[in-house]
Amino acid sequence: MTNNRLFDDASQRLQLALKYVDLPDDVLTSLSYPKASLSISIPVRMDDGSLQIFQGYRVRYDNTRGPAKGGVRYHPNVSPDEVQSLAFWMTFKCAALNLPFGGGKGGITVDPKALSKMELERLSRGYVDAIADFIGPDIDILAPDVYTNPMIMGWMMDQYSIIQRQVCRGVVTGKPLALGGSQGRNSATGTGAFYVIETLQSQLDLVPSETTVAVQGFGNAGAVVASQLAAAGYRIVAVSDSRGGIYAPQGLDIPSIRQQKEASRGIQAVYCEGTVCSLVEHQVITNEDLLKLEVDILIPAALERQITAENADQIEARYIFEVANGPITSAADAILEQNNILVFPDILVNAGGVTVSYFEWVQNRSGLYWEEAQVQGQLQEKMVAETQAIWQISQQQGISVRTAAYVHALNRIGAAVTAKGTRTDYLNP
Ligand SMILES: NC(=O)C1=CN([C@@H]2O[C@H](COP(=O)(O)OP(=O)(O)OC[C@H]3O[C@@H](n4cnc5c(N)ncnc54)[C@H](OP(=O)(O)O)[C@@H]3O)[C@@H](O)[C@H]2O)C=CC1
Ligand SMILES: O=C(O)CCC(=O)C(=O)O
Repeated sequence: MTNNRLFDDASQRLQLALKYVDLPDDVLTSLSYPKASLSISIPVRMDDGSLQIFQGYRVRYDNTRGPAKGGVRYHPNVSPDEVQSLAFWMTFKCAALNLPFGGGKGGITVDPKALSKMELERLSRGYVDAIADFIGPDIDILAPDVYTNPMIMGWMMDQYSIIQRQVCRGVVTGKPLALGGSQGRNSATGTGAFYVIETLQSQLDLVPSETTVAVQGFGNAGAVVASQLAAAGYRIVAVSDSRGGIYAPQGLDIPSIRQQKEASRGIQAVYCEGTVCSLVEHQVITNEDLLKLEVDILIPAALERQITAENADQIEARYIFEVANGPITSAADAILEQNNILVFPDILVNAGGVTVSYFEWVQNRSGLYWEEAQVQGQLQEKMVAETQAIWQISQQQGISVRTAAYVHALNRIGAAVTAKGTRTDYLNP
């Protein structure tokens, strides 16, 4: 699995950062492989009576700083390599935000839009049946990612509780409020990204009314950050979803586009059936075109490997904020840097989601639930503090913001590896 390209590329970021930290070799050695990887087959009885088998995965990359934490993705391209890479990124994201978690991730290779709601529920419960011995509130905690949502998290928590014969809220975050979810989790990824941009506003010379933004992906992460930026006065000139994008140099009416996209969900449908392309009268563009627009801020908020060595030279944005995980390859990073395009990395920019997941886990453990204002206040405090710390490392050491974020995370992981001592037995933690 470790020879696979996405993971090899992800590891290169760590190699770069190692030059700027003074840590024992044990730290890198302990971070070279995932702690555990599980591959499963999930049998699902389909509505027509047939049996289908789906492939699923859960990877616990590291748990030195706490239980593994990370989302579950439903997508046709989910692979062991992708899940391992996503779990690797979660490890550094949780450390960069100083959350007491390691990194994990899961996924199922499926086109969830092709399933009925009942099939989706059976698949989600089957996934938990198959991984139940691998996860737990103090072992590995699930959450939403691409094409999973609070409803699916609720099914997963319920299934785990059935297996354990007790209510186990803390094994899944991103749940519906009715099942112990947290205020603010649904919008946390986009809101966290907004706080990162807001924190850097003066350093980057951003005047909202004069700043143009293009956002790729109009889901939980992309639609929220677009809305927050639009509300703050930024001019969102392009947005897209899986079927393409729209462009309007004078700026798009984001609340209306969001409302219409949401309305396309229907009463029973889990996923939005409409595309931003068909919703309003604007110039239709492709996802590839969107990336090449001359804008101040480009926000990839869909899938990984969107900006590669092939198109990096055509990127005309001044700043890129990675709301998606892994949207830029390491080869593209080098080209963008040469072209003076400043990249703000996924492990910082999209960390609002896992931060509010942490708050949800804390609330589940204490049994005391927070008001929305408390969640927002603590999210903002954390995003601002860690953004400033990472920016400072980048400026002081003259390194990219991505490398600075890895340095920041590595110092915390390194301290935990060292504090654990030299024990090498298998019974970890
Ligand atoms: N949810 C979370 O809490 C977090 C998510 N992230 C990351 O953010 C990114 C987006 O996740 P999230 O918003 O939650 O997922 P969602 O499932 O909510 O939305 C995904 C969005 O991406 C669009 N999309 C899918 N494929 C493509 C494509 N090939 N090109 C352009 N757009 C596409 C979808 O289009 P359509 O509407 O047509 O289906 C949809 O608008 C992922 O990289 C994820 O890992 C990171 C941290 C936390
Ligand atoms: O909320 C979480 O635990 C993790 C969300 C996630 O999968 C991510 O940050 O990529």
